[in-house]
This record gives sequence, C-alpha cells and structure tokens, in this order.
Amino acid sequence: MPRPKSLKSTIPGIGRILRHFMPQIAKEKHLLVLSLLALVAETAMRLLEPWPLKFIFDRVILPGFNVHSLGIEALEGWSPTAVLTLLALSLVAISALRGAAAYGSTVGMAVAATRIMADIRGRLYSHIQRLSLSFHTKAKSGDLITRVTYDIERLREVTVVAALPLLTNTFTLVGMLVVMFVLNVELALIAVMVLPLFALSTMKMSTKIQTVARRQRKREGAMAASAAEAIAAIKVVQALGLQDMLENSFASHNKKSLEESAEAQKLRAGQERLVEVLVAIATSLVLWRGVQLTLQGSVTPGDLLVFITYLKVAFKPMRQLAKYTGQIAKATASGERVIDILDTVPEVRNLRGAMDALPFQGDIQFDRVSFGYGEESGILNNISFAIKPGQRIALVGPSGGGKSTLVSLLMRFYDPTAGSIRIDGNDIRAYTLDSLRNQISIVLQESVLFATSVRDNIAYGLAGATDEAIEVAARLANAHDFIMALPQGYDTVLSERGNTLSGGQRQRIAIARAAIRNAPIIILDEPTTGLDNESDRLVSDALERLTQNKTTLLISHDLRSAETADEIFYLEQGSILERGSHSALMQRNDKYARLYSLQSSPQPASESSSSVSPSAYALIS
Ligand SMILES: Nc1ncnc2c1ncn2[C@@H]1O[C@H](COP(=O)(O)OP(=O)(O)OP(=O)(O)O)[C@@H](O)[C@H]1O
Repeated sequence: MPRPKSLKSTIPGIGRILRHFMPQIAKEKHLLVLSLLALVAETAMRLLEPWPLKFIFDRVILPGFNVHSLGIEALEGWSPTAVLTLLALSLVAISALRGAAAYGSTVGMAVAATRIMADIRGRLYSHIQRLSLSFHTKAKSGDLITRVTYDIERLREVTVVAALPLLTNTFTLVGMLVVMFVLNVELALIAVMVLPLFALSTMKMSTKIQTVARRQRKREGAMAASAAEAIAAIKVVQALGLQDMLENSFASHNKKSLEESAEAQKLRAGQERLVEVLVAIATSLVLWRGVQLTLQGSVTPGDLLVFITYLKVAFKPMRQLAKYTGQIAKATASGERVIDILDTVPEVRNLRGAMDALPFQGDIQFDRVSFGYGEESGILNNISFAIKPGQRIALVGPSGGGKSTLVSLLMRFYDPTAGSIRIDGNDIRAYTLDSLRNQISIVLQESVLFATSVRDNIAYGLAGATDEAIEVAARLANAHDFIMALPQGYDTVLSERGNTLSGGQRQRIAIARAAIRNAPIIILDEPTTGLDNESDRLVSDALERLTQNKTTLLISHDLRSAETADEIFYLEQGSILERGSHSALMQRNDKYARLYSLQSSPQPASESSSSVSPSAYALIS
C-alpha cells in the first residue's frame, strides 16, 4: 500500500480511517454530538474571556467611572463598586463555565473514543482469528499483537490528547479571527500575516516527523515480533545458546528506535520554537500598529487588549498543531496498520450461500485434488481417493511428501488449486467453515494446551460441555487418573501451552478434547511421535477408543500403527504412489514393504525403534 508522504496526504489517511470506522463512530453519535456542543460552549467562553477587561478599560478606567457609560440599561442605578464587582465576578463565571464545558467535552470524547476503540479492537481480534493460515504463516505474531494492543491504544489516546484539543483550538482560532476582523480589519490582517509562514513551516516539518514516526512504528513492530518469537521458543534459544546473538540484534533495533524517537522529538521541539517566534512577531506588529491606531482614536485601548489577548490565545492552536502533528501522524500510521489487517480478506472463507452441514456420515472423497502454497505448485498432484464412513486410513511416506497438507485441505485451512474435496457427497466449500470444522477432531504431534484449567482445556472441544461429559472424555483418553493426581484435579490451571505436563499427558488431554467433540471424522497427525513406550501405549490405547466407528485419517511414520488401517496411502512428492491394505502392500513388495521390513529389522541404538528414520526413506528410494 502506498504510504502518504506529507501532512497534506495525512488528511486522506485520516479520512480513510474515519470512513473505515464510521459504523463504530455512528454508534456513539449522541455522546459525540453532546461533546461537540460542549466544545462550542467552551470556545464561546474563551472568546468572552477578555471582554470584562475591555469594559473596565474602555468604560470604567479611561472616561472616569460612570454607570451610564457602560451603555447597559439593566445596570442603571448600580453603585460603581457593585458594577466592578459584577465585572470581576463575570471573569470568574466565564472561567468556571469554560472549565465545565471543557470537562464535559473531554470526558464525553474520552468515553466515546474508549468505546469506539474497544469495539474496533474486538473487531480486529476477531478478524485476525479468522484470517487464513496462508496469512498467519507469513505474518509475525508479535507484530499482530502490537496492532491489537499498542496501535489501537495510540488511536484512542490521540483522540483525547491531540485531536480534541486541536478541534477546540481550531474553533477558537476561527472564532477569534472573526471577532478580530469585526473589531478592526487592519489589525486583523496584520495578525494573520504570519499564518502562511506558519503553514509552510508546519507542513515541511510534519513531513519529516511523519516519515520518522512511520519508520519507528515499523521498527517497534519488528522488535515485538522478534521478541515474541524468541520468548515463544525460549527452550530452543537456551538449548542452542542463541541468547547473545538474539540480544545483539534486539539491541541494535532498540538503539535505532531510540535514535528515531530522539530525532522526532528534536524536530518537534524545533517546530515549536519557530511557532513561538512567529507569535512574538505577530504580537509586536499588532502592538506597534495598534498603539498608533489607539492614539488616533480609531480603536479603543480595550480593543487593543482584546487583540493582544486573542493573539496569545489564538496562536496557541498553532503551537499545538505543531506539537500534535507528530502524534496525529503516528496515530494515522497506527490506524493504517489496523485497517491494513481489517482490509485483508481471508483467502478461505464462507462462500456465498454456504450451508450449515448436517451431521456427517463421514464419507470423504478427494477428486483430482492439486495444491501448492502461494506461487509454489506440485505440493499435491492430482490426488483422488474415497474413504467410506468409519474407515481408518493411514498416510505414510517420507517427510515433505504432503501428508499434513492433504489433511489441512480437508479442514479447509487452504483450498485446493484444482479438483474438489467432498464430504457426504457435497463439496466442502458448500458448507460453512464452522459447521465443517466442528465435525472434525484433530490430534497433532505437539498438542497445544492453553493456560487455563484442565477442565476448560477439555471443554474447548465442545461449547457448553458438562462436567460429566468432560470426565467421560478424560477417562476415554486415559487421562482421568493423572488429572485427579494433579494438585487441584480438573481445576488445576496449566502453564502456558501446558508446559508443566509431560508430552504424553498433554496428548491425552488433547485426545479428551477431541473425544468430547464426538466428531464423525478424526485426523491424527503423528500423535505418538516422540513418546516413550509407556506413554505411547497409553496414548495409542486412548486413540483406539477415540477412533472407534469414526472415519479416521492417521499420519504416521510409525508403520506399526499404520498396519491396522483399512487402507494405507504411501505418499511421496505430492502423489500417492501405493495404496492398499497392509497385506496387499506387503505382497506388492515395493516401497512400503521395503520400509516396513527396514523398520522391523533391528536398528542402531541411536535411531528410534518405533518410527521410520529419514535415512530409512533414503535407503528404499
Ligand atoms: N505453510 C507452508 N508454506 C509453504 N510451504 C509449505 C507450508 N507447509 C508445508 N510446506 C511445504 O509443503 C511440502 C509438504 O509438506 P507437508 O507438511 O504436507 O509434508 P508431510 O508429508 O506432512 O511431512 P512430515 O512427515 O515431515 O510432516 C513440504 O515441501 C513443505 O516444505
């Protein structure tokens, strides 16, 4: 996406953000209108602020006090002290009213902004969760997290700390210019003479600030991404002793980010000083000409006082515009980062007219399915097969052959580039994603558990699962006994990703989670790889029960677990080279048979006895 290059082009950026978030903004319209009214009231009070002083100068001090000279009928008969007291009190009243109005607009705007941003954050989070795996495999999780947290927070904050004051001050500036022109056109023209200078300098500086701000945001995203990646893989980092290398690369990003932050600060400070000089020039010019006009009698001293006060106040917006440009530019960059994600359309989504699938029988057909990741092709080539309900299929073959890819197409993590996949006779794209995935259970090699209770981890398999159902599933998965031995039983809260449990225990909880779903189709992606003999036995036993009467696709390098399958597919380089029952494939005496013989023969101690090693695949090919 092309990046805007200047302040001028920040405005379309802001427009895009506003347009994008209009539905959320519209929900808060009442509060926003009230806040704007309070803002108008605040502006009016600011305009009124120097007027009691003007009265005192023009009608009280200079002509000698005379109530008639005030020209206000209602004050006829008032004592001088009473009138002066009234004027003094009006100063307080104006200030108090202005304060109240400012409070109202700030609080109103803050509440509205918080609600709007909470809504957008929810939408962003839910969108990210629904984006296809093709997006997530490329995206960096740390960067996505900063978009949901930091970027949204920056947008919210800028509404209150920059956009609102900017709006107030712009209203004030316009109001004051109008009053100045009404009071004296010549003096007003002198005062606005510096405006073009100001506009020019602001635009130039803002472009620079914006460029630095964008660079810094990008760098912060990259830093968060590499930190998140390293923390998530801390075991590997420590085992390989990568700490120093990762620290050095993080430190260099960190240093550059700080330098950019300092550069932006320097630019902002320079701009603020320039504005102050411009304000001083305008004030002295107005004073110089204003005193002459006062002496000639064409403006009153009170008018001059109003002018000077307005100049000071009216140019404050300018100073603030300078100060807030950077913040607004940063927020615009944040807003664009949020919108970029929201605008990403999930590659895999519900097609128009998609229907909720009825409970599946479990009949699966792959019809000339081909697939490639991105530009790559040939990951799966023209695959066709049919599985009857309740059948158990094993997918075996060398690493990278396309086994996991094949099952991920069944879950619609990706769509085939050619051909179709049917369940119970219908193309799976005709079903809604939720109703399709709800009827498939999956157990992976590394089952991911969440940092919540064991009970919740199992219940994630089925919304609204009862405690009884959870226990039945845990028993089926051979998990009940070890769960009861945990400190709080089913209520024991696990650490992140369930790291405090052994691999076999994690697998059994994952099997319980799959079991509670009672899905007619089950995918097992190397569920016993890496387990010791005892864990393997417990997990295999649980899997046996889990897959009773279910259509099952088992991916395994352990040919003994594949042996019992109704049919075995030997997959290599995206094609099914052999298929049939174990005995048929053994009779065929080709790749599968050779692999099986190799696995059954005694192996060197260094190699696993339960699964085929990469070197074995090399031997048979
Ligand atoms: N997300 C991805 N993006 C790009 N290429 C991928 C992606 N996932 C897998 N691949 C590639 O697709 C090919 C098939 O991978 P796949 O994981 O399906 O093989 P596999 O048979 O399951 O291997 P293993 O037995 O090691 O799990 C491999 O060449 C792999 O590099």
